[in-house]
Amino acid sequence: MEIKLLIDQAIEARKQAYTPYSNFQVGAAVLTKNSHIFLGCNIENASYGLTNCAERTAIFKAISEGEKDIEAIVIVGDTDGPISPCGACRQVMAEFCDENTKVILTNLKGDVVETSIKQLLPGFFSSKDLAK
Ligand SMILES: O=c1ccn([C@H]2C[C@H](O)[C@@H](CO)O2)c(=O)[nH]1
Ligand SMILES: [Zn+2]
Repeated sequence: MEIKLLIDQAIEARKQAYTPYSNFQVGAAVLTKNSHIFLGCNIENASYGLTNCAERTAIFKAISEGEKDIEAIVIVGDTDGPISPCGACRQVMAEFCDENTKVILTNLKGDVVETSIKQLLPGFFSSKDLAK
């Protein structure tokens, strides 16, 4: 699977964003190890805090279809540099991304960085911390 194609899909998914409050549209595409793609957009709410970010939408779609192994995730917004996911999304990514998961941050200008959950959220809380 070409990352370029995954980016194109995230850009397409961004068009579905529901953003009457911020007018800031974000798209995301998750590629699972089974080669399935799940798309997401941000979905806002009049009660602002209930907003769901694009990357969480895409991840939750994948998980709810039984696809927990994520090969790559692309996030795209109309930002100056590659988009930077919020803290809540970083923690959700930490739950389902491993050190090999490609996290690709990009924008409409074509700036692309490939990073990892470890870089985005060092020392994240995980299920390991729950074990006695
Ligand atoms: O990585 C990001 C950053 C922001 N947003 C959304 C949340 C909100 O709807 C809007 C402005 O913060 O952008 C995302 O979906 N993903
Ligand atoms: Zn977020």
